[in-house]
Amino acid sequence: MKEDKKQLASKSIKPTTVLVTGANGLLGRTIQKYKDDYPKINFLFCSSKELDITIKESIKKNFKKNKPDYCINCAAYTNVEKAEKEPEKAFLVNAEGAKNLAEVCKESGTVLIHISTDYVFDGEKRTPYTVKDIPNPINEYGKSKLQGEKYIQQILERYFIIRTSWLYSKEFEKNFYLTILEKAKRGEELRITDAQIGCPTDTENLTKYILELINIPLPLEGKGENYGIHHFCDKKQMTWYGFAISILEKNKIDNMILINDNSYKTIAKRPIYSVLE
Ligand SMILES: NC(=O)C1=CN([C@@H]2O[C@H](COP(=O)(O)OP(=O)(O)OC[C@H]3O[C@@H](n4cnc5c(N)ncnc54)[C@H](OP(=O)(O)O)[C@@H]3O)[C@@H](O)[C@H]2O)C=CC1
Ligand SMILES: Cc1cn([C@H]2C[C@H](O)[C@@H](COP(=O)(O)OP(=O)(O)O[C@H]3O[C@@H](C)C(=O)[C@@H](O)[C@H]3O)O2)c(=O)[nH]c1=O
Repeated sequence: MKEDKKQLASKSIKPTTVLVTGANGLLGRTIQKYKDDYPKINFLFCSSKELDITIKESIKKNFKKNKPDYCINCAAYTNVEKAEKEPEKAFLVNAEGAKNLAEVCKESGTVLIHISTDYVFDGEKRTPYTVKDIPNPINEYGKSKLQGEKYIQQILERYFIIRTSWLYSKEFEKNFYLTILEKAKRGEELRITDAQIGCPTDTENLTKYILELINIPLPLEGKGENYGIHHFCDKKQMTWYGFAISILEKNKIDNMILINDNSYKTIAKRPIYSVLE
């Protein structure tokens, strides 16, 4: 039987405190769903209203009160299209926000688990990107995420930067999986691009990966073997068009018009190939 938090307290074992920023986003809500599977973790979920990562003083105040052992940063500016029009807003959250968190984590001895993206790469390779490949983002979202990574690497020793790709959830909006199902429900014709290859990743799998990382005992000082950049994505590589086909198949929807169409209007350039090793 799993020990609950009260039992742990009675044995005076301190539960691990994990603060989650951006907790009402796609990944944040998935982590909330799994919180009861980790009774040794005391989760603190903070929405953007409760903790704005662009305001360093409020992070400091929060960390002083809650003393988190880990911070999982799910807060981000993720609208790839809008980032082209308002890059300063993307940089404020994805770069300066990450920097603020890293600085406060350093002061409070908190391990930062930061989520980054396949869009830090330019997509010119044709074999999976490794953690040693040099990023070269081709859109503002990717550039702002890369700047966030760089700040964290400059400031911290005890951090995980987990790059992932094409996140989706069957439960929580907003994401490609549910957008396709919504369009199908409305009987809309689907015109989907096959101009990109990547790995759709279920937020449930990423959640388990992150929470298992926390369960591994970590060295208290210096750079443990595990710290640094990690790549995590689901195994199957495909195009968005291929992903749409598999979503319709899984949901037994066979009366839809699905057209392979690369003319879907986008402002942002996207990497043609962004499979992560
Ligand atoms: N979605 C994807 O396909 C992929 C995402 N990632 C990365 O994974 C992480 C999680 O992404 P995902 O869950 O999809 O993103 P979402 O856009 O679903 O969630 C991001 C959350 O961050 C919050 N947020 C925005 N600005 C701030 C701020 N200044 N302070 C605090 N919170 C803020 C948002 O709140 P509000 O809505 O109130 O603004 C929102 O709840 C991000 O780092 C993203 O870059 C990586 C690869 C793929
Ligand atoms: C809805 C739709 C999208 N598309 C195209 C646009 C785009 O190239 C692709 C997927 O659409 P999205 O808007 O989900 O794509 P996008 O915003 O590029 O998704 C990215 O988000 C950021 C946050 C990441 O970090 C990346 O890993 C990646 O998941 O499919 C169509 O061709 N037809 C459609 O009907």
